[in-house]
Amino acid sequence: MLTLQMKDAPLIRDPLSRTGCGHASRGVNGGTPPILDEKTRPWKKLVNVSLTGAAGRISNHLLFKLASGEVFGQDQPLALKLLGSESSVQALEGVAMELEDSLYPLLREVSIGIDPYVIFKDADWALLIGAKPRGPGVERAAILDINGQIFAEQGKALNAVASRNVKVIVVGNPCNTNALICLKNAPNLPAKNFHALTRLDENRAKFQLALQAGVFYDKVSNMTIWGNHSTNQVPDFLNAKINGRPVKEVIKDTKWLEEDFTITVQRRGGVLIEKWGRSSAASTAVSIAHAMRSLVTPSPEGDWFSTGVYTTGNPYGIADDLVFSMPCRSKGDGDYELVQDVAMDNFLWGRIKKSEAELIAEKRCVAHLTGEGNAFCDLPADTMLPGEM
Ligand SMILES: NC(=O)C1=CN([C@@H]2O[C@H](COP(=O)(O)OP(=O)(O)OC[C@H]3O[C@@H](n4cnc5c(N)ncnc54)[C@H](OP(=O)(O)O)[C@@H]3O)[C@@H](O)[C@H]2O)C=CC1
Ligand SMILES: O=C([O-])CC(=O)C(=O)O
Repeated sequence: MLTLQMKDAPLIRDPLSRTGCGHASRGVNGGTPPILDEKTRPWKKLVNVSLTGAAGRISNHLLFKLASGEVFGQDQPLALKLLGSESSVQALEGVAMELEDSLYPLLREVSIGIDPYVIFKDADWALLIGAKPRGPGVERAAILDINGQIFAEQGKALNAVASRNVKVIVVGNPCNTNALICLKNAPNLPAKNFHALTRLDENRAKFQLALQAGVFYDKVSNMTIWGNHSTNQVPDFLNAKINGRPVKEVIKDTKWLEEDFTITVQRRGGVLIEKWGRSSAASTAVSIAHAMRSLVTPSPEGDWFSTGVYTTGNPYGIADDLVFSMPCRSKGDGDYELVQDVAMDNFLWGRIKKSEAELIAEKRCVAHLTGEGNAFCDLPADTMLPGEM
């Protein structure tokens, strides 16, 4: 639906206030709503984007991309609603100040808070980025539990207050299982609308193939990441294309594809941490923008993108009731369909089954958070987040 709004309507901010529910919002203009004048023109209806971990490093890149119109386009005004915690609320105010000082014409509202029931209210998009990193000596089962509790709580809040068609992208690790926990705690929202971010892995895979083939990376298409965002993820070189030709016709070195390429993509996050001392933030933000854009613009003819989605009756034979990265296409309406006709061989299927087994094991660890009884944790020894190797 189109509504009339003034292009140069001011950013709406209420005077700095804190309510009993832990919401803080900053303000100029005394909370005065934008006033239409004669120079009104059609603008799209305001989109509400809620982010968690908004004081974190990924958000610090992503927020400015969103506000600039890079994701939704130059005719789409938006409100940014930032969730933090008691300890990050000052940092959040700093983030809000920087957004305001950037004078983005599309940015109509910035609110900050520590209560997901306030920050997720009417959210059209929920970008769940905040999660505790796994520190030294912390068992993977423990991090699944600690972060799982956050995502269970946030799922409940989304269920209660978000738009009934909210699109949820889970970034905080372990993102596939966190997304599963979140959707299980949001039974009134379509499970199909929940995603786990594997677009960074897709981008990393495209770059490696382009480098090896000596082409620019826009020549690499049909790149699927299957499965879990972990070191058992499966970058699919069987179906990917370079200049429209199967990768295996362009890169004839099967050993490189099966070993070097696959391992490089699986471990890219960890190598980056070793080099830089911190995990990918800018490229992750870029990949979140790509993931969102792939849902709000029609997929190019013949191509697809990867995203972790809820498995229910998929055409590949992957177990139901997981969040598993698969090839998808979109008409640009925020929704997606699975790509039906992909090739499978023994190598690819074997790797997919391993990633599936890992996700099934993760699911058993969080049964207490998905309403499926008592948790039982028997994770495979080689289960790692990309950043943990
Ligand atoms: N799926 C993927 O491809 C990828 C996923 N990730 C995951 O994304 C998640 C977030 O990563 P990233 O943004 O780098 O993490 P950060 O460590 O920068 O932020 C995480 C949290 O730390 C707190 N925080 C950050 N900055 C401040 C501050 N200045 N003051 C107070 N608190 C602060 C915030 O929590 P709070 O406000 O609640 O206190 C924030 O949510 C991690 O789980 C990471 O593993 C990372 C890369 C790729
Ligand atoms: O483990 C992490 O936090 C980093 C990560 O996911 C990645 O770089 O892919």
